Amino acid sequence: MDIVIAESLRQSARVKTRAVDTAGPQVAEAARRLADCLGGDHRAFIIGNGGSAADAQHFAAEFTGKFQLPRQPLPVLALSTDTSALTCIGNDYGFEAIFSRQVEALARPGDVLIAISTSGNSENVVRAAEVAQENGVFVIGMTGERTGLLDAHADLMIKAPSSSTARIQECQMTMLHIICDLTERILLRAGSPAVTTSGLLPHELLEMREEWRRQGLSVVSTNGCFDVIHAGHLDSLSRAASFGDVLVVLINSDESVRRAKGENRPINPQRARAGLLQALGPVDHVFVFEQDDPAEVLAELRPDVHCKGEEYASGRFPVPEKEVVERFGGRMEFLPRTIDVSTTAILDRLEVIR
Ligand SMILES: O=C(CO)[C@@H](O)[C@H](O)[C@H](O)[C@H](O)COP(=O)(O)O
Ligand SMILES: [Zn+2]
Repeated sequence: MDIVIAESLRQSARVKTRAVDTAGPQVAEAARRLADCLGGDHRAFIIGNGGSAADAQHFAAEFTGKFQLPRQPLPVLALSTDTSALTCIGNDYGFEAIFSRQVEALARPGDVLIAISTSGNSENVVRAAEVAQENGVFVIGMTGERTGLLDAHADLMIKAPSSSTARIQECQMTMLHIICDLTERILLRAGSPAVTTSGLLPHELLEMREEWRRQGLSVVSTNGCFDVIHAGHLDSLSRAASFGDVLVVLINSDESVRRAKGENRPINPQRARAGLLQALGPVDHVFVFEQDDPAEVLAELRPDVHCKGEEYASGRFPVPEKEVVERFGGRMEFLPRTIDVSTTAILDRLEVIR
């Protein structure tokens, strides 16, 4: 018995590890497609038989209900849950039609259908995929490693690298969770930047802060103008991100940059600066603040770690953030400048070239 347990657990882990290479890019693409669909006011549907029917309803509930982050409910529907529709369609049109007829009734161009089948050959799933494609719905097929009928009717295939139904299902549920996670991140990023003119953190960011705390995720923050973004910024943001789980970047509003650096700065307006930062890999959220320094915002965000450049470590420049961060139990980290580049140097050089 012990052997069965150990071997099953090992196999399950092995399939998931192999899936990093065989299915990773497709999982990422699925999340992008789903985010486009849900962010663009379309709907997603998910289908499967047996264990996959359970996975389908599990997945849908992550969207109508909640996965990890607080956000508005999103329209994802499992078509394997309505006993009246399933028995009526099954009884009157045949079991092969239980999903396709619902797709015909509910799906519209621009929607997404996720079709799960470990064999890739279940006729009701394949038929639904076919009808979906005919109706302008993007079909994501999820199967095992074998080629099946579903392959020909999906726009994107995600294959769990196994031929054992149980192992495929276990891997598929993990991939479905990852798709939830990535889709949520993409959508929340698209909804940001949380540009506000008040000194208060936007309601959603505060809610997120609460949620991160509940989940035991540590929050790192850093601040600056980020006027002309360069390699040095990316390097220090990556370092900052490595101190915790979520990186929030607080940037000076255009007004506060002007007050600090003069009338001809910033070069780039706050929306552009926030948008660029938001697109960088290490950055999770961007918040624009109006005050001369971010102390007031930090008193609300209460990060576990707040990062500044190493030039602030010596005490030569005031660091109003330190007192407030430490007051709420956080700590300061000073980041070394490993890349010799600065916005001022870039601007000087541009001036010379011109
Ligand atoms: O959960 C399991 C087996 O682990 C079963 O319920 C399994 O899902 C059923 O046999 C399904 O009918 C299999 O269909 P499919 O994955 O090949 O489309
Ligand atoms: Zn099962």
